[in-house]
Amino acid sequence: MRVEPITTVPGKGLPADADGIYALAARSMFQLFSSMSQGMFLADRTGRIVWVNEGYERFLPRLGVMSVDDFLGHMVEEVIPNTQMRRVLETGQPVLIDLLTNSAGTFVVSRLPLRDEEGAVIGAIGIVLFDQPETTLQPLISKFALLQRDLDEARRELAAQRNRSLRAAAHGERRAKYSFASFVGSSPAAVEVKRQARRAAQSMSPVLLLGETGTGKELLAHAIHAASARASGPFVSVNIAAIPESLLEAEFFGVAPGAFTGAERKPRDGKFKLADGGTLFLDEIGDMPASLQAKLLRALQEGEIEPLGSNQIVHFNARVVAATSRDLPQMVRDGQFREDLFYRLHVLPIRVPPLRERRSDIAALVEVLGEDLALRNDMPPPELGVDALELLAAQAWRGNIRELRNVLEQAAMRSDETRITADLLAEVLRSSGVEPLRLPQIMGALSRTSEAAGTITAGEADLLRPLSEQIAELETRAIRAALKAHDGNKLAVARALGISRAKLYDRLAQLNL
Ligand SMILES: Nc1ncnc2c1ncn2[C@@H]1O[C@H](COP(=O)(O)OP(=O)(O)OP(=O)(O)O)[C@@H](O)[C@H]1O
Repeated sequence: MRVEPITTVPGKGLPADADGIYALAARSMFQLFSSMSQGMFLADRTGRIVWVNEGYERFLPRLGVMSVDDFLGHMVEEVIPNTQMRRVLETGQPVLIDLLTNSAGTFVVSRLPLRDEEGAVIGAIGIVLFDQPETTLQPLISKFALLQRDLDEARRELAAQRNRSLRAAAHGERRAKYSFASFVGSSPAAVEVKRQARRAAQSMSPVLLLGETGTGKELLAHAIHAASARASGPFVSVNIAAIPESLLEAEFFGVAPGAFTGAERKPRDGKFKLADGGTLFLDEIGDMPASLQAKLLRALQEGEIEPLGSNQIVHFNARVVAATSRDLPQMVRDGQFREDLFYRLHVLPIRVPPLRERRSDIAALVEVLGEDLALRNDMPPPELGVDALELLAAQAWRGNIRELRNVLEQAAMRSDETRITADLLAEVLRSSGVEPLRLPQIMGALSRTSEAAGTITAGEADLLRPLSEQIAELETRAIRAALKAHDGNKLAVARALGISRAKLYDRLAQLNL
């Protein structure tokens, strides 16, 4: 497509007629987008790609497409994984700004429908506004997350004030505390977990959040509720590990009036009933005692419960989100967790990645956690230099974000200055019982002895991750390099890597290349 340069008659200024102004504005905007954006393409009404600009061409190899000719004429979803272009063509609604993640990376994109004179959708234009937003937009994303959280908090407070006089706190305490904007992170792993959680929010099926302690499972449970159709209903949370087994049944199912006498068995609603119309968050589901697993299964299957001391069935309508840091499939194999209950909960499983799989989020997390710390303690936010951030990035973070928050908080409390040094962080880590993993270049002369005494390098620290993950990374790198070296010729790639073509195709599909 050629775009005619804008011509105005010198001295005449803007065209006088509305059509002329409209055409001028449309052309100016197109030229602006074409020159300022990272790339643009056009799809026709059927979703077939019909045009691509020069800027976009550099993404083609990352999408596994070797030339413009291999890109043009294809349906958009065949060549751009995860694209939402089809929705724009079907609904005619523009998506002014969105994050797209696929094998080529993460991008900030815009999708606009194109209409004919009668207003019918005849195509759509896709614009890559920013490439690698995790680096280019990081300060903006962190700031936005913080502002969003403050806004959420202010809204909640306002709503709570309004409700207080009407409903003595009952519902107010049971609202979601976090939204997806509270989940800080723009690494591919963080973007992917938010994408899955957002999709889960649209469904009514049970969600199972799996991940190590402190990875943000509870935060995501709140966000799923807040983004679901039940957001105006209650969010009720039960931490199964924190309640004695003898009290759990009453806690879950409630106690019927007149069932018992005695102070500790007063009639009351159970959590299932309290969550009616909303979401019930079952935290630490792996700690559910075997004696109650069958009752929980029945409640989930039938949507009904029997309060303690009653022979009445009570219906409830709560969406269940469960979470655990334990290895549930192994517990099923060991006979500690019922298989039927596992499958009932495992409808929409979401693996929440540990911090060490998304180290690129650490700087943004430090910024947000630091601002939060500052607000709570009425002090300036701590400042961390590159060496301090590198030290944090090298840690194994067994307690994940909760541990990161604690370390930051302790360091801020111990320091007389706003600036937190790498040495102070190392001291805090050590006093928490963690031998800090250090990058040799930031240690200076002082630390030479401790390096010799077994401190490990950044490269070595990076190897302290699940082997399967590292092997998958290596495979991806090897296949990408071979594809590049052999111009995408699969036979040559398979030969170079010493694998069969079938295995190569299998790997390409698995690795989403
Ligand atoms: N992505 C994130 N962005 C900002 N804060 C986070 C993020 N993930 C977790 N946090 C914060 O870290 C702390 C721990 O998170 P959360 O309680 O949700 O983890 P969890 O996985 O449920 O842990 P556990 O399994 O121990 O209950 C909380 O203070 C939470 O607000």
